[in-house]
Amino acid sequence: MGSWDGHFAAVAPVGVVSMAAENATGGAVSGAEKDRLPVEKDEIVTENQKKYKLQSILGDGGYGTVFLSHDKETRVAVKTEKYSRSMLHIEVNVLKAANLASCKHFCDLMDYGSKKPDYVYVVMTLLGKDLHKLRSELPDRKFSLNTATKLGIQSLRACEELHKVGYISRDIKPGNFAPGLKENKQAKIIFMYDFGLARKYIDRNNNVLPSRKEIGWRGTTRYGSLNAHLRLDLGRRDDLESWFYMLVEMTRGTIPWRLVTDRTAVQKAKEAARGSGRQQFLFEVPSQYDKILSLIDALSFEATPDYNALCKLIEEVREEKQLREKECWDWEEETVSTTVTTVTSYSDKELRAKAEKSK
Ligand SMILES: Nc1ncnc2c1ncn2[C@@H]1O[C@H](COP(=O)(O)OP(=O)(O)OP(=O)(O)O)[C@@H](O)[C@H]1O
Repeated sequence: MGSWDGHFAAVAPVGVVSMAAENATGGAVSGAEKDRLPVEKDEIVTENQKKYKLQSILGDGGYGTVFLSHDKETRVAVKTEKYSRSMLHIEVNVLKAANLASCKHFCDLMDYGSKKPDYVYVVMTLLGKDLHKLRSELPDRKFSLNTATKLGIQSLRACEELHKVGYISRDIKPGNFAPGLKENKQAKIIFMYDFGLARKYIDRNNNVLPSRKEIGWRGTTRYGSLNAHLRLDLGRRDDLESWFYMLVEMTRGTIPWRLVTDRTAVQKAKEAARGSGRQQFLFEVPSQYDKILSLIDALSFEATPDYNALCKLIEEVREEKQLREKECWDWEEETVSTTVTTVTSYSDKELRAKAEKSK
């Protein structure tokens, strides 16, 4: 396992063998290339002389690039960020705490380090496509109720685990959750990742740090809590409010402010969702969602959310609609016979059509 140099810990910097840099500069990395991120085909050599060949780009983040690599036979993700701009030290702290507590919904932190002054990197479990992408690829951009409720429960349990180890995300959104891979036997598990905005919310004695009042905007406009819009300090309840917007969007396929980009207009829409617009916001979602919203809205900054009560309400939906636990995710290939799936995997729309027919 690596460690940080620079501001985080005084250790020897790790090496990098850059195919691209070698070709271009004869092996020398000039001052003008400060903060140079690695590129495809580069090889990261850790301080323990472990090598990670960067095979292809998985995604681009705010300050860096995420690559596909291998750790022996296992495919892994390597997240890199510019040395001077990186928030990866927070990511490392969160993953360390989550791994120590054997949290189920978090990637394994396999390695980390830095190539000063260019970049820092974290090697972790490779995940599948994120929930935003998976939903976009479905017809109607909508999950079945079975998948949406299962995603709701697992993403809520991920929030609970994160909170239990002392952190809040401040950026709960579908793009920060993804299923694990079949090859790792993790396809049934939803993982939370990307902790660039995470923050410790408790002190050494496990007391909730007092609100710092106004601190500025944090998060993503579509999923930000009302407190985030007010630029207030955020707590566990705000993660859950964002989770709820995500849950409604996953279930309905939309939320009223989906196409609104102006942050103030989004805030107004979220305020309306508590009053005259509540029915529209919760249109065609299970009645239990109304209770879930009330429970979250009633939470104070310091309060420990009752995760079990929230989960129970989603379980109640699943029981009412007789949704089967063994069903595969909407994006997976059918593994059971069609006869079974047609009986067990009705979408909301199909259920409504059936109800209409039997009238
Ligand atoms: N463990 C992983 N397994 C597979 N893909 C990953 C993994 N981590 C990140 N990615 C991919 O890289 C992209 C960027 O990663 P991440 O969201 O962690 O970075 P970020 O800099 O915080 O991004 P953003 O600015 O979009 O929030 C993700 O959308 C995803 O496509």
